[in-house]
Amino acid sequence: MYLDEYKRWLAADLEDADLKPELSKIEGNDEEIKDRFAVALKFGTAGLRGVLGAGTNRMNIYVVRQATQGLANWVKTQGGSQTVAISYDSRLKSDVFAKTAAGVLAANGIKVRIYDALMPVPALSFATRYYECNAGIMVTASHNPAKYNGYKAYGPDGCQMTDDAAAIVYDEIQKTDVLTGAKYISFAAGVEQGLIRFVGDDCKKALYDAIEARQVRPGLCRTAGLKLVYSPLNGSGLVPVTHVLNDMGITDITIVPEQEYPNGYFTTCSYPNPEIFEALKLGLELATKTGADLMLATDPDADRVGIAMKCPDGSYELVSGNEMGVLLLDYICAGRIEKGTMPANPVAVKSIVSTPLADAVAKHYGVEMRNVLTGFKWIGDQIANLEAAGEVDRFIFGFEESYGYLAGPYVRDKDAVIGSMLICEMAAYYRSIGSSIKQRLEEIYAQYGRYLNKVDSFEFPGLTGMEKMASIMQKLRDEPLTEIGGHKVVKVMDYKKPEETGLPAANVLIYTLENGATVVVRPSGTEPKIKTYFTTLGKTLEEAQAQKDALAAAIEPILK
Ligand SMILES: O=P(O)(O)OC[C@H]1O[C@H](O)[C@H](O)[C@@H](O)[C@@H]1O
Repeated sequence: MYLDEYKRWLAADLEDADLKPELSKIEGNDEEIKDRFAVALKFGTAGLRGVLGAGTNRMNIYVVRQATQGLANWVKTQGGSQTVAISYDSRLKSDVFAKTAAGVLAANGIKVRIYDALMPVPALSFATRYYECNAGIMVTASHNPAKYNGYKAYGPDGCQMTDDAAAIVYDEIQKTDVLTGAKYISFAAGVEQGLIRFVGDDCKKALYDAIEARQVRPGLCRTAGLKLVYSPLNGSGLVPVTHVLNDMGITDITIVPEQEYPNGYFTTCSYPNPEIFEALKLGLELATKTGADLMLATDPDADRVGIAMKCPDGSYELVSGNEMGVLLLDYICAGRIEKGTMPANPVAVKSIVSTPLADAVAKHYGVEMRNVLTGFKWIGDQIANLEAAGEVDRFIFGFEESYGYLAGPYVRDKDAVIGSMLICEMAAYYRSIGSSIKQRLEEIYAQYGRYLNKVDSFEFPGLTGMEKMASIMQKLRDEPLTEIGGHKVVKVMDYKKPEETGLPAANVLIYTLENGATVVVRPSGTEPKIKTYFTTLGKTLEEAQAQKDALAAAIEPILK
C-alpha cells in the first residue's frame, strides 16, 4: 500500500522541485519509504506538525493543500464572513505553505487575509478576530527544531480549534486525495480575483494599541533606564516586540546579532525553545558583556518568552515559566491596585499543572484564580465565558508553566509580545525603586513559602511508546499509589472523572502528599512523553530541592 503511494508520488508531476530528488534518493529503501508513506500526518486541535519533506507523513505543499481543502469544506458550512486569516513565521517554507493555503481557500471561493510579512501567533489570533474570520491558520512548528514545520488551526474566536471542528476537518481531509483532491489557484490569481488581500495597517495598529493599552504603569519605562538584551531566535518576534518596546520608551536594546533576522535553519540554536538553556546561551553571553538588567528570548512564532535576570552579584539566573507567571501576576495585581485600575471581581487563569504559588498570590490580592486543563485554548475559553457574560474586563492575566502568558482579552492564545512588554515594564519598575526582579522573587518566596516547581519528562517514541504510556497510566489507576518517597498520599485527583474535577475529562493524575507537596503525572499532548510535575515547599531552596529529588527518585521506576 505505502509502496503504491510512493510510486504514485514518484510518477507525479510535482510542483515543488525539492520533493522529486528526495523521492528518487529513497528508491528501494523500504524503511525510508514506509516512514514517509505508511501513515499521514494527523490533523488535530493543534493542526498539523511534522518533518519537512516528501510523503503523506511529512510537511509539504500537498499535505498543506489537502489539510486546507479539509478546512475549506468546514468553513463553507459555517456561514459568516467566509474569510480565513493567515500568518507564518520564519521556518523553512513557512511563506510557501501560507501562500499555498491561501491559494486553496481562494479556489474554494473563500476570502483570505494574509500578513505581507512574517508575524507571530498573537497577530494571527488578533487578525482572525478583527476580520471576523471563520478560521485562522498559523504556519509554524513553534519551537521545534529546523527540520519541522506545521500548521496551527484557529476557530473564529481566535482560540486554537475545538475538538469538534478539528474532527470535521479531519474527516474532510480523509476524503481529499493528497495529490489531486484540493482545489487550487495560484496566489497571484487569488490576489487578482480580489479573494486574497493583505492584512491592513489598521489591523496591525489595532493590535499594537491593544497590547500597549495593557501597560500597568504607562510612561514608566521612558525614565527607568532599563538595559535589555533581546533575541527573537531568528523568528517572528523581532518586529512586533521591538515595535512595542520602542513605543513604551525602552531604547537601550541590544539584539543578539546572530539571531536577529528570520532564518529557518536556526543555525545558532538547534532547538529554538526559550524553555531550555541552549536557546538563551548567546543572549546570556551578550547580557554578561553589556551588563543588561534583563535578557529576553521569544520562540519562532513568538507565543513563548523566556528570560534571564541579573542578580545582585552580577550573575544571571534563568526564570522559569512558573516563576515568571507568579511575578507577572504579582506585578499586575499590585500595580493595578495602586493605580486604581483593578477591575471589580478580577479573574486570573492558569493550567492545573502550573504552580499553586500563583493561587496563593491571587488570594492575597483578592483575585479569583481559575484552574483549567493544559492547553492555552482553555484559558481562551475562560475569557470567552467572561465575554459572554459581558464581564470580559474581569480577566487580568493567564499563564502556563510552559512559558505562555496573556494579559488581555484581545487575542486568545499566548502572546510573547505582551509578555515581553510586561516583563520589561516590571523590570524597569523594580529598577526605578532600587529593587530588581530577583529581589521581588525572593520577597515572594519569603512571604508565601519556598515553593519549588520542576518538570521531568520521559520519552516514549513511536507506536509502542504510545502503548507503553497508556499501560503506565492504566497501572497507576488500577493500583493507586498510597505513598511516594515515604510520604503518604492524602488525595488523588483523577481528571478522567469530570464529576470530581468539574473540568472536561483528561488523562491527568494529581497526588497530594501529607507534607503538602504535589506530584502530577500526565502524557504530554504535544510530544510522545509522560511529564511529571513536582511542587515542593521547604524552608529553604535546598530543602525543597531535596524533597523534589526524593519524590522524583520514587516516581522514576514507575515510568520505566
Ligand atoms: O504538556 P504539553 O501537552 O506538551 O503542552 C505544553 C504546551 O504546548 C503548547 O505550547 C501549548 O500551546 C501549550 O498550551 C501547552 O502548555
